[in-house]
Amino acid sequence: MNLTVIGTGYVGLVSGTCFAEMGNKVTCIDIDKAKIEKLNGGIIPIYEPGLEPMVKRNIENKTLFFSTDLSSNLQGCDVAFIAVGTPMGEDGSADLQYVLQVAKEIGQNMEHSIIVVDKSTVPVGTADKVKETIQKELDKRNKDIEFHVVSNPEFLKEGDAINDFMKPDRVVVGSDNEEASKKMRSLYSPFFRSSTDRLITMDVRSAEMTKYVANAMLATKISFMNEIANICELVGADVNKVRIGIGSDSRIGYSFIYPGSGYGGSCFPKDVKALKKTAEQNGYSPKLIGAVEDVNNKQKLVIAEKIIERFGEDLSGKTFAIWGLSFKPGTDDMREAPAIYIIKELTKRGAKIQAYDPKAIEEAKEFYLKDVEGITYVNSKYEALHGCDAMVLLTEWKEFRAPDFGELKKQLKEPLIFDGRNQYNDEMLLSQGFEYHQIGKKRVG
Ligand SMILES: NC(=O)c1ccc[n+]([C@@H]2O[C@H](COP(=O)([O-])OP(=O)(O)OC[C@H]3O[C@@H](n4cnc5c(N)ncnc54)[C@H](O)[C@@H]3O)[C@@H](O)[C@H]2O)c1
Ligand SMILES: O=c1ccn([C@@H]2O[C@H](COP(=O)(O)OP(=O)(O)O[C@H]3O[C@H](CO)[C@@H](O)[C@H](O)[C@H]3O)[C@@H](O)[C@H]2O)c(=O)[nH]1
Repeated sequence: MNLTVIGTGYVGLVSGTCFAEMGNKVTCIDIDKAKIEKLNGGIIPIYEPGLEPMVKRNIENKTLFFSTDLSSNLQGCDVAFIAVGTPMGEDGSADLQYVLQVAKEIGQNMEHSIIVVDKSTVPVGTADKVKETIQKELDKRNKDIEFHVVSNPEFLKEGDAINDFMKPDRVVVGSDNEEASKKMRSLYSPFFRSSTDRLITMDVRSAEMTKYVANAMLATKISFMNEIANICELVGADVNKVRIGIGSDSRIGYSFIYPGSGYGGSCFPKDVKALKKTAEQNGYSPKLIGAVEDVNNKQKLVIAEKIIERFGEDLSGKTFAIWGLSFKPGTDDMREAPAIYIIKELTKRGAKIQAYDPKAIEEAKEFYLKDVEGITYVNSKYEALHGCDAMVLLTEWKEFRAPDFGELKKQLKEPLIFDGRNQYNDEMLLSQGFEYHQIGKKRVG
């Protein structure tokens, strides 16, 4: 098929590339000229494992193209995906300005029947708005063209996006038109070689809702476990053992019950908020969803609170080595990363920071921590430790999992670790003379 993907961010670029890999001819469109120039030169603007070779291969095979010109690329296209951002609006609801702008441009340029797919995460009712916006533009031009708007939310996660897209647990298609559903099924069928029942079709509103509910459910598991971690610590239990104890029940499962410094990223924080807003706009006051958010906001600062409890409110003269800045391993994405909140909390009390992250330093330096004074960025995890009062682990990158603890002792002023992701064995650290603070268990040492 001929596909146009509008919005070449994490979702647009990964989806477009994976569709091209399956033999479709895909053009990815973006308004960001610099991004498109980079991509045309084979430079990938984001870090996502496995993406670069796949993009390059498909550029060479002439299955993948990048352009800023939506108008000409819409001609001859079978399916147009809207994959632009839907950031948090001022009132907490999803900001639909980019989605509706794209809908307008589609209406202004559509010359033949196409399927328009909402791939961005959008609140219930957005497909209707997209349809109205396109129709209005067609009416202005006196064009009588049949088109269908389909909801096809994306469930990929950063850091494992290619795998998620190429081997999805499920693909949700919300459509009220049989032909459009069939076309979507044939587009996705190469991704399900063995079982076609992983393509789930439903009405448009249920599909839009499914995306928010999936994210809210996962966020709920995390906040629940973070709350349990805080209780464990008070009563002298070990949340790491409790986690294994409950996860072994197949009705509960092991995934998304890791306590830590709270959830971040470009999705959970904004999607939980937007779902809450949708409920409120419809006259329902959601207690649980609001609590998920409140628990997370508090959890982001738990590690900072432990540091303050240990060193006092005034942190001037103290320097902390931060291991990990991105909101999770495997990505350079800093959106809503707990590290932002923790570093701001420490530096506002006078602390200095020596920070290392394998991929996210540029993002932190140029955008998310740009205005924060007192941060030195370094090129290795051991360099970050030099002369510091403690090491603070905030993202569980693989390279932090089994460090040389002798080197930590040598570089730090005292052997002291604050671990926001529970990566280490406390008995081993205790035997090596460390004082070790983690989430959901009393300190050792
Ligand atoms: N990032 C994820 O892991 C993920 C996963 C699933 C769903 N989503 C959802 O997918 C959507 C996109 O997320 P993202 O992380 O890829 O966003 P992003 O910010 O990385 O990318 C969005 C892109 O859209 C471009 N854009 C904006 N307006 C445009 C226009 N009028 N024409 C063409 N391009 C335009 C921007 O320049 C940007 O490059 C959001 O709704 C998000 O919630 C994201
Ligand atoms: O047990 C866990 C699992 C995750 N997290 C945190 O939760 C956040 C989100 O992690 P993850 O879900 O792996 O990353 P995202 O890339 O944000 O992906 C989520 O958001 C995407 C955008 O909507 C969805 O498509 C994905 O299905 C959904 O997992 C991160 O800060 C993690 O550190 C925990 O604290 N504990």
